[in-house]
Amino acid sequence: MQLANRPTTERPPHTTADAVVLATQGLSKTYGRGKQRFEAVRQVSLTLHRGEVLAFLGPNGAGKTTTIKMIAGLVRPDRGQVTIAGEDPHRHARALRNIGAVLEGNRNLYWRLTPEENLEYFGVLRQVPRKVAHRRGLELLDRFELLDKRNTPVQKLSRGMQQKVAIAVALIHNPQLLLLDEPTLGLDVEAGETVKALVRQIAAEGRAILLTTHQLDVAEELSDRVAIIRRGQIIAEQSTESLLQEFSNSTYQIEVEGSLSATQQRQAEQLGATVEDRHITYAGDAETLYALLAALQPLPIVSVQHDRADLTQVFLKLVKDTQDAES
Ligand SMILES: Nc1ncnc2c1ncn2[C@@H]1O[C@H](COP(=O)(O)OP(=O)(O)OP(=O)(O)O)[C@@H](O)[C@H]1O
Repeated sequence: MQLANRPTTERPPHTTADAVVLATQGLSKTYGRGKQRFEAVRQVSLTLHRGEVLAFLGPNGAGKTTTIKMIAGLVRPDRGQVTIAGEDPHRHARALRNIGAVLEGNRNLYWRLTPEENLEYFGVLRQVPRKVAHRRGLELLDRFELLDKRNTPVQKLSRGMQQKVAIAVALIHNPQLLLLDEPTLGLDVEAGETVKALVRQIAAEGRAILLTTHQLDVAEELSDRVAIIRRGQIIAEQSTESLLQEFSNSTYQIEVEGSLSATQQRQAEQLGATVEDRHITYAGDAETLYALLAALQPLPIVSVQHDRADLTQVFLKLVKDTQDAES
């Protein structure tokens, strides 16, 4: 287990049905026929609410792209249903107006056109009146801090800027659902942070985001919920925070400056802690932890760390457990 001391960011659960932006029910897809027949997606049901980021994770070939293509109306499911803001994109093309997608890196852009031209072009393509597309495009460029680059051809922008333009283009028609595939792949630390902050902002303004990535640290940081798919089937779906907690030990490591007095050491041990010089280990509830911290006063506390699983550990364990259960 990795020691980490990070804040919890869980948002309140959504309860009302009208907050549901995306719902898939029993989605299934088989490719090929006869001996070539391959069931890529089996009975996938997902729900995504306003303002929520769902990380859709899985090993290579697990069925993520196929599922997303069914959601985006690009691949027809054999069975099951997709609804986006209440409408099925396979029956009513207008449902697609509620989807914005950055699916293959920044390839949804015209490289020789400028950001401003791309935004206007794709806006009009998605039936936004030209003037509105132009105004909204400038607003997005301003918000994404790209206004000064609005007349530079996309091919001359940095990769991070291109990714921001790609996200802006996906938002030009004001969709409720944003599909994001590997939004930070290949970006340097600073550009990655900028894009992550944008993703959070976009969710905070009430859009639902379906995020696919193999960068599990990014998924952990950005998602409210996680769905893990393996061999076409969902093997876990729950809030990121509760999933991490489930796989974490409730052990705290406290480091103090200076030595504990005999009384402090006795009090700490009475509360169930183990003391080794300046390091105190405690396994138990948070309430007793505060009592323990009080008993250590006035010694300066250097750090309090919670032994907590990260999403990579949880992911690997869940995938392995499912594999073991099958064999
Ligand atoms: N058009 C197709 N025809 C036949 N098989 C396909 C087709 N598209 C995907 N598959 C197969 O379906 C399975 C799921 O593929 P999919 O691309 O959905 O996985 P993925 O989870 O997105 O993988 P990755 O993380 O590697 O992108 C794979 O075994 C793949 O080979």
